Amino acid sequence: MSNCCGSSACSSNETPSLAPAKVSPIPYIKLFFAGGAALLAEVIGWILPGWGWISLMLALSAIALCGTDILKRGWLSLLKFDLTINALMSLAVTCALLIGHWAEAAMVLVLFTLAEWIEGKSVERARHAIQSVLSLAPDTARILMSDGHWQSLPVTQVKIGQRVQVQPGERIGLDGRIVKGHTFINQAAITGESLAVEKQLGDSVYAGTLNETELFEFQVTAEAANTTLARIIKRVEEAQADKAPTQRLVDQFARVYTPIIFFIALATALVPPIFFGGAFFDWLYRALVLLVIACPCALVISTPVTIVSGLARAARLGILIKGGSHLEAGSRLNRVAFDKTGTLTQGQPELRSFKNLSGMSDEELQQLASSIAQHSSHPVSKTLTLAYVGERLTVETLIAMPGQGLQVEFNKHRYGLGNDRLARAMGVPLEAYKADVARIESQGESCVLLIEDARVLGLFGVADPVKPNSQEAIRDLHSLGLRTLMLSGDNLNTAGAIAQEVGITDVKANLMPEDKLNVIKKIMEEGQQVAMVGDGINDAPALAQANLGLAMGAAGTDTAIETADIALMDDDPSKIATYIRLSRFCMRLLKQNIALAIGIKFIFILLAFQGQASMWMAVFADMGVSLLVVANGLRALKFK
Ligand SMILES: Nc1ncnc2c1ncn2[C@@H]1O[C@H](COP(=O)(O)OP(=O)(O)OP(=O)(O)O)[C@@H](O)[C@H]1O
Ligand SMILES: [Zn+2]
Repeated sequence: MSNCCGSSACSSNETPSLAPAKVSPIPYIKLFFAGGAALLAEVIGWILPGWGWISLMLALSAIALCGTDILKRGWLSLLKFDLTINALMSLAVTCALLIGHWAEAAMVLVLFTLAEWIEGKSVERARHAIQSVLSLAPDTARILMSDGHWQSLPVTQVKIGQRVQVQPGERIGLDGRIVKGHTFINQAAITGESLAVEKQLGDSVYAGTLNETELFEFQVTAEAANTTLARIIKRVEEAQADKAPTQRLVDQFARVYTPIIFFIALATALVPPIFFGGAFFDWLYRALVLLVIACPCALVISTPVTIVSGLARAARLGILIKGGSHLEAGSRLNRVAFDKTGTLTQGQPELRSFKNLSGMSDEELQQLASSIAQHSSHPVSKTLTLAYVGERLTVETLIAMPGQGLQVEFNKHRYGLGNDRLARAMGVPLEAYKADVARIESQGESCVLLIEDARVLGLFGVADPVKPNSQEAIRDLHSLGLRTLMLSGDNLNTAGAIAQEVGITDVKANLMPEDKLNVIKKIMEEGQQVAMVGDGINDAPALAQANLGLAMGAAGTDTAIETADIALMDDDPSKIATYIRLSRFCMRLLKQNIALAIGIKFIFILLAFQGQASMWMAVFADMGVSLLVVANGLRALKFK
């Protein structure tokens, strides 16, 4: 048993581990007969008072059927004075037997066992919600063999570089890049977005996604154990180990709660009879009821079920949360800072204008820019690389200057490709180009300078269109009561124009990566809870510094998955508001659960104290509350 009141959970008063652990099927038949025997024992006790021995026999057989395990474990713990739930239960049941409450003792054990099984099953269900994501990827794939025919092979045997064929309507078994054909793919398994995406030659496809329209072939880029889908599952499973602050609080509470109840029960049994002439058996019974109520399982089980359900739901929505604490963090945020390029904009700038200030031909100039740019993965560089289609030059000793651009040395010259800060760093007098730069920027374009030694060879105007969902994303965040701001390495003109387009009023531009970090730091020093949203390019320090780091493009880059607390599997910024609503929803469930668990227990403790609660009622209350909080926690799986 791995559930709450079983050995692994309440014995240490720790949150049950939700890592793989097998819960065997519920032994219905045993429980049914044991329950029947216990009930019959009670009935006989009522209507045939003289036949007490039959009652006793029935009760004992019920206990033998389902309670020996708990009694054994309980007494072993008691002897070590380890106040586990099993220990308290065993003590209560044994004492009840000794003072003649046979039927009740049996019933307590039967119900307790049943509750344990049901709880175990529920936790398993939440865990299963995560595992079921992985089962989306098929076990086999059709592979091109060396003799030219196609053969179905288990995906685990497929190597990187092999060629796979996918039929329309078929799920894709591995990650790869399309080498033949063109199709529409439903990527809901990875991104949560079920609108089919068009895929062409060279585009990436992911294991677990669904090929909707055409036959195509792809080349494998990751082995089965290392696909994007497999990495998501691994992350979410690891995330369970990281506890949300509320969860830790609950664990601490449970740790002191059980011993306290134990001593209250002890005092209840002893103090009134010894000092106030109370009836011993009467007070002993009340003490036993208290012991049964002492079970903190509802409280202990309620948090992990909610958190795991929330993590699983988020994964299904394409939001990869790397820990329970990051699920909780969203509910406390009041600021969200955005990087611009690749986050609010598409990250694929267009080359809009070009000015040749050198003596070379336009062709030569573009070739030079492309040859330098090809070594960087910065969106601006990518665009300039692709803007030239011919043969590129070989450049050596390249230095990347984050937030500025690139510097290279070759042919005995020093070249630079980047913004005005780079030009200044290279000692280029900018006075002569001021008008040109200003003209480009006034069109909402970022100006990239191609520099040779101390002069400018050319100016490139690039502009990056806004993502279709950016405006909606900002509006949603505002309606949730959060304040937004933009932190950009770009010039104020361009950054301001984009900010205005998406609805952000607070813009900080011309920032170096460490400036972004400092802005975040300052906001945090003001006592704000701030999230940084970025793509990992030139904003990694800020992502790491913020209360919460959210990365874009998780489906593409590993660095984003590594640095951030949360990764959005598609690059859709409107998922941020979804995440915050999910976080708030889960926290609301958690608070309801804690209030329910503690509130109902508290009422029963008072009733028991006044002698108005029976052991039956106590066990029913314990089981009832447990089921209630578990059902409530599982609602996170249904979040929309
Ligand atoms: N590798 C590069 N190649 C060409 N230009 C670059 C490169 N890196 C930086 N730059 C120039 O420096 C500017 C600032 O870069 P940085 O990456 O800090 O911000 P950004 O990409 O413009 O916007 P944001 O910070 O909002 O994402 C860019 O606009 C670009 O002009
Ligand atoms: Zn319990």
